[in-house]
Amino acid sequence: MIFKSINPFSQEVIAEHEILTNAQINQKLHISETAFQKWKTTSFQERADKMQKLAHILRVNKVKLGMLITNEMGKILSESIAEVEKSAENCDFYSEHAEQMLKEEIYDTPFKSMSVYDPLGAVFAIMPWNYPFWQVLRYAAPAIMAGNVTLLKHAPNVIGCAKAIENAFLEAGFPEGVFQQIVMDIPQVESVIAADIVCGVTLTGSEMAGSSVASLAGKHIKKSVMELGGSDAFIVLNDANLENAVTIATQSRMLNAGQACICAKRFIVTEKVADEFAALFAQKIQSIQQGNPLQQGIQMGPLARLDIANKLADQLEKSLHQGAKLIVGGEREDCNFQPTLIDFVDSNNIAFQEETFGPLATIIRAKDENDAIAIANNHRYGLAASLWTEDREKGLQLARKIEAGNVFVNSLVRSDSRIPFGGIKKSGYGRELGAIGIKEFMNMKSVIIQ
Ligand SMILES: O=CCCCC(=O)O
Repeated sequence: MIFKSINPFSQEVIAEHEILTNAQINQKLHISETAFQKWKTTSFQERADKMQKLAHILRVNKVKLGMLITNEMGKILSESIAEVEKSAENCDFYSEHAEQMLKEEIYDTPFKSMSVYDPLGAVFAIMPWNYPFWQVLRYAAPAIMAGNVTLLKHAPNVIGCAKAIENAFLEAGFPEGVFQQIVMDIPQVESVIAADIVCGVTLTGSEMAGSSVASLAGKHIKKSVMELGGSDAFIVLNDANLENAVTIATQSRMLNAGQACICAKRFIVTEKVADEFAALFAQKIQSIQQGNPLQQGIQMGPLARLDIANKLADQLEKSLHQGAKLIVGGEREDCNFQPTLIDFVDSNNIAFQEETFGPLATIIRAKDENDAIAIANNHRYGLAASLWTEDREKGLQLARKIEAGNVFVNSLVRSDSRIPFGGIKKSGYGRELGAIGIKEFMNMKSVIIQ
């Protein structure tokens, strides 16, 4: 059995990767176990030295690695290179801060008491193709700095990236087994979760994948972190700076060809400014240069796979049938989907209710700010949101009313190594990044001394 890497722009098969047998996977688990016994005893300094070397290797190779990302999943080269750079920054961040973050916590008791953080084993990661470097380094750098080891099941269409990351870890001097990628299929997932060395599962992916992997984690009493779908609200109030809002709206919906959980997907605009916002947004979307993602000047590449483009086309057709109005775009050829804007969407529309994974922006008109917040919260997902108002105090108050794991006032929703990231509702649970992210797969051990 093989997985194929197919260039979504040319549709050429660029590589084939053999799926490991169950016996080969058991061997990987064994290597992981041996590696953990040693790795957990290493000092923070030793881990940090290697992590900084890894950051250096990523930076030196950012163009080559960026091209690999682009060839495997289609994002434009500048975004691929930026992704490799952000991954390197995350390695630097945890190499500098892990020790402090995992310092013991002392309690105010008449006897001596504290919590210490011990590593637990191998973190099993199931990662998607849309940020094939960033999403791996996002969980792996903290896990490994904390003294855990990790096993990665990457998405079938980005196995070249998985292998390149594994090679970079080895080149940086990490011992064999600290970071391993496994080319494996879905039916093999349970046996890895069940293995004694695996202490938990972190998954970034769809709600459906999250539900089934979280069930397996529960069955085998393993901790899990789930970073799932999103349909982020982008709320524009009467007093927003519309020029800025439209610039970021375009970026937020169209980056990565619209294929990110944290892309803004529902543009909820108060009636008074809705026509002006819609006109400016349409202009910006129309000006996006689409084409070969390796070519300079191109601002959007193809979608990563044909089935993704098919699903988006189907959602668009149904949403128009349900009464939405097509303003810009709407055409597609193979994986190339035109940046598209639809207006007069309501909460019964499929483009409102489902996550749309591609360059489709929807405008929903709200009566006033209370109505806008109610519309934003009327959703199964709660990953992130942004709110646009010139009144920062009001922005903060309204941010507290939004049901999401991350809210940004007057700026682009983005993840940041320093700040916890994750969702609520069907967008998942647990947090990555920041100091809380590194503690998700640790034994917080209370020690009491009389
Ligand atoms: O699909 C999820 C994308 C997350 C991107 C990020 O962490 O910035």
